[in-house]
Amino acid sequence: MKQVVTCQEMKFCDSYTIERMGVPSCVLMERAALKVVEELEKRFAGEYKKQKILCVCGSGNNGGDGVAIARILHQHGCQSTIYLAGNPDHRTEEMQRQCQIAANYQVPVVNNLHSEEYTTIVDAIFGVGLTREIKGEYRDLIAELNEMSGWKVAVDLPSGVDGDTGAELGIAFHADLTVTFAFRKAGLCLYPGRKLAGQVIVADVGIYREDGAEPKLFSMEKSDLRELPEKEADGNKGTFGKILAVAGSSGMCGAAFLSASGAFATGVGMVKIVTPEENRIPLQTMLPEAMISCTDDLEKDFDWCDVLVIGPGIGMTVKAADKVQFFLKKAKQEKKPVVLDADGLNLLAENPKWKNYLDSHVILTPHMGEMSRLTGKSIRELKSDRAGAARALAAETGAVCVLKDACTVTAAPDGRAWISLSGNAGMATAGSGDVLSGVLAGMQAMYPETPVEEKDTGFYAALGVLLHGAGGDQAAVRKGMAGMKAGDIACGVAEILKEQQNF
Ligand SMILES: NC(=O)C1=CN([C@@H]2O[C@H](COP(=O)(O)OP(=O)(O)OC[C@H]3O[C@@H](n4cnc5c(N)ncnc54)[C@H](O)[C@@H]3O)[C@@H](O)[C@H]2O)[C@@H](O)CC1
Ligand SMILES: Nc1ncnc2c1ncn2[C@@H]1O[C@H](COP(=O)(O)OP(=O)(O)O)[C@@H](O)[C@H]1O
Ligand SMILES: [K+]
Repeated sequence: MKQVVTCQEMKFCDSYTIERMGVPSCVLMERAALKVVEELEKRFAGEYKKQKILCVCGSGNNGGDGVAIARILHQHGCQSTIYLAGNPDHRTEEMQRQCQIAANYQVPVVNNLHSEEYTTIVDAIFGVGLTREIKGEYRDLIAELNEMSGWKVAVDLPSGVDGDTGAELGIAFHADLTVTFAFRKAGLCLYPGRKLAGQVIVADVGIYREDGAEPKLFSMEKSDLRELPEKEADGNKGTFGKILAVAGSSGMCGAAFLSASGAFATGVGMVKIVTPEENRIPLQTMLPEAMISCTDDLEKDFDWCDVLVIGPGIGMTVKAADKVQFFLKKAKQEKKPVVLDADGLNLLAENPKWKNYLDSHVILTPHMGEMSRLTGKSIRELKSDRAGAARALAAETGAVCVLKDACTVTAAPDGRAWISLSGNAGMATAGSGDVLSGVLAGMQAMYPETPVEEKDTGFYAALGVLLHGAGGDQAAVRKGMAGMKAGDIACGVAEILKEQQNF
């Protein structure tokens, strides 16, 4: 799990290191430039003289990095050239200093992008200082760079990507590689910024977070699944958790099957599905390991379970609504974790008073459409700031919010949020959300809350999202992104856990 920062936090960390710790700004800039050069030279494989590198530099400190990169490459024997964008009068002190040093070393400066063919283009126009939409000459410049051939490398952020939200501010540089400094910026984790950045390398340049402020935003990648404890050798099916999946309706038993499969894949002891009678035979045929309950004795079912999944495929009938309300109310009274998904969320949107049943033990798992119904905000608005939207719903309801999308953000009511870096477009297939609901319930059942270490409902929900994405990546390897189906994600989850636990 790694800290992710906003642009403002990054600027604070920069100035803290410079002003409070006394590390001169030019030292940090030199280290940043050296790190980019190091990454570039890995690709050059010793053949420096063949490289023709264009460093396109803005007037801020991102431009200063670019000029320093050009100068170091020049000193290493590469043919590096500087293109200076923007008004010279607006150059920062550091940028002016870098221009002077580059001039002393006679690094060539061009004012025509097409005077040569370049093997590499380095974008150092804007970094964390980008504050508004890109227009005019800068827009034309970035459009031209995107048209040019050559390997594209962005310094800190691809110019045009909003470092906080990942949004494209008018236009953005399309990078193959982004070398970002000290911490991954949120905009490099969220789409479209994540796609525009290409491969991301986080380089240590000597800027750390030493102000004592609690980090609030994290990225999670597959290696973080090491946090999952192994199954206890002396456990039994009772100790590994009992999941109640309130799922499926007439003609919709697949959602119940997939949710239960997701739960089983995590290693839980038992799963019982509460569903209409007509689903009994197909479910028992497809998944004989699950118990099926078709009675109206909801009280008994509730008492039996440790964790609930409510919603996959239950429909929007009055009967479904009564069931959802019953289970939500009981779960709140008895503090049992709940994953509220799909029609459970649509019913919540229709019955806003049910928000009283929500607390930090409830995980809401809306996709963008469900989120729009829950919040009244347009999908466009939600997509413009996914982390902000997830955090706002978590803060408003007191529940954990898993806002599903190509890049899923999990937010806890206390403001912590986790961005999952696993998953792939093959997961955009019917039923993959149902599998997620089961995986999330499984995580709550398998791993007890330890709030002291902040391993609570929100943390395990985020780990569940990561696991589901890793399972999807595994499915894509096995079946291909086009051929994989939701059930393959559940199998992928089981395989990932096998790999992680080294059985
Ligand atoms: N000493 C430091 O503080 C360090 C800074 N570093 C680099 O410095 C960068 C941040 O530098 P700055 O804060 O100077 O900011 P930037 O260099 O990212 O850009 C700021 C400049 O762009 C202008 N600008 C912003 N949005 C614009 C738009 N849409 N159209 C036209 N102009 C626009 C601003 O008015 C300002 O002049 C980092 O991303 C990183 O690359 C690194 O060298 C590490 C150390
Ligand atoms: N392009 C993508 N990259 C990664 N994950 C994706 C992508 N598209 C969808 N997903 C994931 O697949 C799941 C889809 O869930 P959902 O929309 O509820 O589907 P369904 O209702 O069909 O089950 C979510 O977990 C989402 O994050
Ligand atoms: K840049």
